[in-house]
Amino acid sequence: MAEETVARRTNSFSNPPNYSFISHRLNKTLRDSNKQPIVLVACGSFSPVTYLHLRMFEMAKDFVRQNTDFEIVGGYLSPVSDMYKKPGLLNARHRVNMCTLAAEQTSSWLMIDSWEAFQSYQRTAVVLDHFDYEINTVLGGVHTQSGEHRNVRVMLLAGSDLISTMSEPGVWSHADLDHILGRYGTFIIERAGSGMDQATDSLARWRSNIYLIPQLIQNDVSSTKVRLFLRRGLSVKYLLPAAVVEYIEENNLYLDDGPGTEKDKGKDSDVSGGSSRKALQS
Ligand SMILES: Nc1ncnc2c1ncn2[C@@H]1O[C@H](COP(=O)(O)OP(=O)(O)OP(=O)(O)O)[C@@H](O)[C@H]1O
Ligand SMILES: NC(=O)c1ccc[n+]([C@@H]2O[C@H](COP(=O)(O)O)[C@@H](O)[C@H]2O)c1
Repeated sequence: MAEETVARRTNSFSNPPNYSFISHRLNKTLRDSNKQPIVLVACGSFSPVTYLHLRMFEMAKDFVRQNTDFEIVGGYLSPVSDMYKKPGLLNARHRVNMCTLAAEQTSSWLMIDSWEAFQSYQRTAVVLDHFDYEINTVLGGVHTQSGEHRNVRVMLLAGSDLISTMSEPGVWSHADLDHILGRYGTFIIERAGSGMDQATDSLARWRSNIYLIPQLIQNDVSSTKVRLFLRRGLSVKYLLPAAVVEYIEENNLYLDDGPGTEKDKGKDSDVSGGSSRKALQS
């Protein structure tokens, strides 16, 4: 294990005030003892969360069952900190609330972790370490039906647009990539407009830990487009869970063009990418 990795993993994690790790839907008993338990973690803005974000988990679940020797024991959305300063990023409290409504009302296995949302910006490598710590060190991993202990492998779930940024200079440090893709691994969901081959070409050295999942039903819903619709007074029903649509209406969210919105950055028609991605290296 690299020196930096050891240093990071033995560091204690500072938690936001009143934080506790949610694990009520984590499956603590492995159904098949021959399988390796994994937890899926999707990091993102979720401003707002859409059906496509939730759908990523279902696609990964089907893929895992059909193509791998893994068993998914849990899935988490981890909304990014307000300090990420991405255009259109609503404050973390609303984003966490919307994700929680979406998970509770549409899924039986997804959970929201607010650790990164309610504090300073945390790099994805550190976020995955936090999950590893909470699930394996604090909770003690999972057990087989005969009571044998198993460590859970944390894996990143992401769209191909996010993985493409891993080849862009200045966005991810090599050490972080090695940590995320070498130690943990990732499932990549194909996203319209962002090729999978192109996304992974320069990540070939970690190929064995990268699982590509094709998009069989083309659908390019993005949070950016949802925000644009809301600003123009258009319906977003059936693009997001009903409870999230209601929450947005009740709280009058995404109505104005405040500072830092897409309009200011000429991003109204863009489906991906954020100016905040640069300079996130360790
Ligand atoms: N339509 C989609 N297909 C595949 N992956 C997606 C899709 N929408 C979002 N994702 C993935 O979900 C994760 C979280 O994304 P994020 O919250 O930044 O959503 P977004 O819709 O891209 O947001 P924005 O439009 O604000 O940039 C990322 O890994 C992203 O690649
Ligand atoms: N170096 C890094 O750790 C790094 C770089 C770019 C994006 N990310 C993460 O990817 C997620 C999605 O980012 P975007 O919304 O910019 O696609 C966020 O959670 C962000 O923290 C991490």
